[in-house]
Order: sequence, then C-alpha cells, then structure tokens
Amino acid sequence: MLELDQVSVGYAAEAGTAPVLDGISLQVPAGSLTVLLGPSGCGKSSLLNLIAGFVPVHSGHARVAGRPIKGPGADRGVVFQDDALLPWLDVLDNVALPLRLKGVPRAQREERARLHLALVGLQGQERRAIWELSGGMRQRVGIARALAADPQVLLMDEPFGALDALTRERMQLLLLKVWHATGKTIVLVTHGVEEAVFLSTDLVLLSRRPARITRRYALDFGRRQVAGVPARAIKSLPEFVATREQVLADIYAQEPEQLEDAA
Ligand SMILES: Nc1ncnc2c1ncn2[C@@H]1O[C@H](COP(=O)(O)OP(=O)(O)OP(=O)(O)O)[C@@H](O)[C@H]1O
Repeated sequence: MLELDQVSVGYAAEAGTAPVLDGISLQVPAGSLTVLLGPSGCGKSSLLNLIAGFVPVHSGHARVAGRPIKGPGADRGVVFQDDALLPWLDVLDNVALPLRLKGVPRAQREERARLHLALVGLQGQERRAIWELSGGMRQRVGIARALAADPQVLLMDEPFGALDALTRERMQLLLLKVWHATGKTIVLVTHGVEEAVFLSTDLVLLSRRPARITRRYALDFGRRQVAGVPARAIKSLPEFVATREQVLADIYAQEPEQLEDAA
C-alpha cells in the first residue's frame, strides 16, 4: 500500500555532504503499525517527511496505493511531536479545520470531528480552548484532527516524545485502540526502543547516516494488547524483554563508541 523503492534524499543546504537517506526500499502493508527506529540524526524524520510529501524524493520511487507521492495529500495525515494546533480555535474547530478547508459543510464536519474526539476520549471537551489542555490531551486532539480527514495512512513523528512517562504509556494504549478501531495504516517514528517493540507490527531499524535499513522485525505485542492482554503483563514477558534487548544490541552494534563509554 505504501511503497518505497530505492529512495534517496539529500538537502540542498548540505551540498557536498553524504545523502540523508540512501537507497531505502520499504513496503508498508495496509493496516500495519510500522515503526521507524534508529540513531539520533540518522534520517527518520526525513523519511517520514518524504512519505508526507514535505521533502522531495531525489531518486527512486515513493507511492501510496500505487500513486506516486508528489507532495502532501489528504491520503496521508500527519501528527507531529509539537502538536501544531491553532490556539485561536477551540478543540472542535481544530479537529474540523482540515474538513473546512476541503469544503465539507459545517454540520457534517462537526459531526465527524465529534466522532473522532470521542474516539480519542475527548467527548465533552469540544469547546475547550487549546491552552487549557495538558500535553497528552493536545496530542489526542492532533490525532483526532489527522484522522477526521480519513487518510489512508497516519504518519506520526515522535508523537509522545515530549510527554511524561505515565502519559506516554497511556498514549501508547490510546494509539493501539485507535489503530484497532480504525484499521488505519500507521507509520511512527520514535526514539523509544520499548515503545517501538510494544507498538509495532513491523519494526524497521535504520543505520547511522546515510540511513539504510539494517534490520526488520515482525512483532505482535501490540496486537496482543488489543486482544486483551494487559500492557504491563506484555512488557514483562521474557519474550518481550529479549526482543527489546536484541533491538538495543542491534542499535549499539552501530555505535561502538557508546558501548565503550558504557563499559
Ligand atoms: N531541512 C533540512 N535542511 C538541511 N538539513 C536537514 C534538514 N532536515 C534535516 N536535515 C539533516 O538531515 C539529517 C537527518 O535529520 P532527521 O531529522 O531526518 O533525522 P532523525 O533521525 O529524525 O533525527 P532525530 O532522531 O534527532 O530526531 C540531520 O543531519 C539533519 O541535520
């Protein structure tokens, strides 16, 4: 459904330096929760921005549902770490904004916005001002806004990176609930190894810059959570701990100087 074929990306401002992404090929199956994980600065956000259509492809091909990605489009919704909500609009109007821009009549767009706010647990909060909300609530509004336009793919760049540990865990559960309820394809960038192992059906490990895919893991811990197994029970399974350690070892294998520091 989402297909990258030998894509490379470099930035004009960095002429003469190595490309950021180098020949990345990736197939993201419909309905998957694909997580991109890799060392800081390796190009995870660049890869997500390429899929979002914010960054042009220098070589190779990128397609969503068979259509070449030529720029941003309604088939891809984006949630950033920094919630990017408009402070002069209330919660409902923020969520309804993309529909307003598409020309959807008021009653219809408000109904869709209410439905998606209920999905992220914000029913009754529709008329609150953005500045009154906690960080976790703001991210919920951002997710509702991205989903209200009914994209095929939800792209999330470090969506929980700025939240405290407890809120972050709650947001992981919320994301799994939304994923299960909507059946959307999700591509998420994170620095959190445990978060990546817990959430993903496909975990994609990227190398240091220029980013290449070094390993992929097929996982199902998130699916087990939506099937009813408590998150804490999953995260203490020997199998979960072993996978997390394996992923960490694979990352450290790319960072020999950090291993020496830790010794
Ligand atoms: N618009 C831009 N112009 C020039 N260089 C850029 C631009 N965006 C990113 N870069 C460079 O590309 C490289 C990869 O950045 P990117 O943000 O994609 O990595 P990342 O893996 O998401 O980083 P982090 O883990 O720190 O969030 C960095 O060296 C960065 O300086």
